[in-house]
Amino acid sequence: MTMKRKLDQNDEPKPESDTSKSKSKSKSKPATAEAVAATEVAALEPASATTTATATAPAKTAPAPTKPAATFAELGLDPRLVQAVAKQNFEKPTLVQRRAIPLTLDGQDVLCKAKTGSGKTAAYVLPLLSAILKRKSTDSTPFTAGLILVPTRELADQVFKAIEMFSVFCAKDIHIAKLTENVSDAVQRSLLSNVPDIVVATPARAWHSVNSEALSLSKLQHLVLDEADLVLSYGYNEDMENISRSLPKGVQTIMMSATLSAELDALKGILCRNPTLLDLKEDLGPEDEKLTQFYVKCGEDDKWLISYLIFKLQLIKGSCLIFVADIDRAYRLKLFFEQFAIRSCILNSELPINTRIKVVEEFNRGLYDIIIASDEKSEVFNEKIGDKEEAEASKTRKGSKDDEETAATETDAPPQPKKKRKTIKRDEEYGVSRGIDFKNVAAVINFDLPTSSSSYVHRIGRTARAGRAGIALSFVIPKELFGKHKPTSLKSAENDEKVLAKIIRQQAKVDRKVEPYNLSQKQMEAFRYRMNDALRAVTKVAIREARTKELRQELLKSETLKRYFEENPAELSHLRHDGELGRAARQQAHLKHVPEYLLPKEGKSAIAAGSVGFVPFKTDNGRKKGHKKGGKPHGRGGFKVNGKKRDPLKTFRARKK
Ligand SMILES: Nc1ncnc2c1ncn2[C@@H]1O[C@H](COP(=O)(O)OP(=O)(O)OP(=O)(O)O)[C@@H](O)[C@H]1O
Repeated sequence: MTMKRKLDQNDEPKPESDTSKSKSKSKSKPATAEAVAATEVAALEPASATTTATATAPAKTAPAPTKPAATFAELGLDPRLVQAVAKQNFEKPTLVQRRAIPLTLDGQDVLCKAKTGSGKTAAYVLPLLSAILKRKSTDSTPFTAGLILVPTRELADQVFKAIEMFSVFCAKDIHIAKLTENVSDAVQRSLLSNVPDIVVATPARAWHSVNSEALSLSKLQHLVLDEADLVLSYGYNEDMENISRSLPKGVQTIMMSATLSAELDALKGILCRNPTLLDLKEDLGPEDEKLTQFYVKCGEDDKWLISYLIFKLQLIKGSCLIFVADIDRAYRLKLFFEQFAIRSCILNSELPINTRIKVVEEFNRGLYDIIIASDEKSEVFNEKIGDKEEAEASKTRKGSKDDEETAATETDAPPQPKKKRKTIKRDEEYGVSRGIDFKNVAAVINFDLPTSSSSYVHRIGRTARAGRAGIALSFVIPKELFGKHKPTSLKSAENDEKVLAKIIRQQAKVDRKVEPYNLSQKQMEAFRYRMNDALRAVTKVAIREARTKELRQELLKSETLKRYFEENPAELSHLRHDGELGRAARQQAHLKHVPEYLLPKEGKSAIAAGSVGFVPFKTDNGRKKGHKKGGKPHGRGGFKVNGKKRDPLKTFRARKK
């Protein structure tokens, strides 16, 4: 078994790592060859990469490629995979793919850190498939050779689909199973009885199957942890320890992450690995930066006013992802938007998994322009939680784990005292903001600022993916305005300015700017009474009703009537996710259009003052860029700070209804 032999050779015993104290850094070659190749790569990343081996073991530095592969064919992948990649219109491998694929094909353990949206999924899926295909060409014994562990069900679904996509020309040779469905043990057992080559699961599901002997890891060759730094923070420690004990010697371990954290060291300890660290740093020049970041300092109610203007006057065009702090706020914003006939859909952990996956799929197909995603447990994100908060953290974990029916009852769920967790983070949002490949997101709006700069990084990573352009706009409540508008006040906003300062510092480290965005207060004032009217109509009762109604509707659609609706798609149309939440809030017809007299004579530019405008993500004939099959990625549109490009806001014409 060639692959196995190869892996064994590379699996020399390694002492536990101590990355924090002693890291022997060896700069991977050079800059020149790599940089030249990098600039040739389709704008996905001009970058420099360092490859570091953790130090207590003999330095395991990946040799920098003398001539970095510029095409997928040159990476040494199975030709059927190269064909599949071409079918996806992936012209050239991204930096992480160029660097991680050869190491993985070589059988090395890799811990890879690369920015969000840089193509990490293909960077591990392709070599994994290639290795399995190679082995199967000489040895057809069926066994599970690859186990991919991810922290959320959404991610499992996404990775599963990516594998299907990449194995489209070798589907008969590759069998995959995903272990996250709400199906009975019996069904899962029968799924596994076909001996899939690759299993995609959350650690809890994987361990459950191993423990019940439905899944055998006895011949496993490759273990992948995607969003590796999250695995422990979701409370999967015990599952990981159990899985680790079931692994045969010589398993290749690949860990992927967008950020490095202490959890990764803990994970390395659990798995007893000392992988080669591939730390791909971005080295962006102004021309390469595709993400433009703004913040708006404003009062609590002004957030609502500005958001109304942004969408009603189409200051931002294209698909938007709006992050809010909690589920109630998501419904409040949706109902508020409905007052103005602005359609949006909701994504939160309360909705059934099928619904969540469907919402992302439909958003990616361009069916919706606005998703409001709730970030339910971010207030202590990235901080260690003390004993007092342990019970609360358990709830988070319970809500996050895949083996729950839905997270609908998570906040009411009793704490789970059974498992000890040292450093659990409340990061429920990561079901949404981590790893999920929202396509063509023109803008991420932090309606409520996250409470940590890392959370910010992951949220904004949903836009400007794979070389496309995008905007991040964050609302920040200045300390002196905090608590001044009780109905819209949010506790976590008290620290907005501190968080913003951290964000600005962190972004500066990677040569990115977060700039103030100025809006004309005077011009906005004309719209304030409409905003107040709409806010008044969205009462707490209306929010509760809307929330219950949607949940009931989605549960109905998702479970009981799934098959029925598949057979009767027409009947499903009226239940679309972005449908109005009925009459929960008082409807005010006059708010649904913008009367001519309210608009500034000078057009939108008078509201969004200065030379800064938003990217027009639609072409002049109104068709969205980037949704066209095989179409070119978004350009930078008309956007330029202090630049000469046409300001899209100046061409504004109010849409009459
Ligand atoms: N070589 C490539 N050429 C063009 N597009 C690519 C390439 N590789 C990946 N992509 C696309 O880039 C997007 C981001 O890829 P992926 O989801 O793997 O990123 P990621 O690094 O895992 O992000 P995150 O850290 O957010 O999980 C996907 O839509 C994917 O199809």
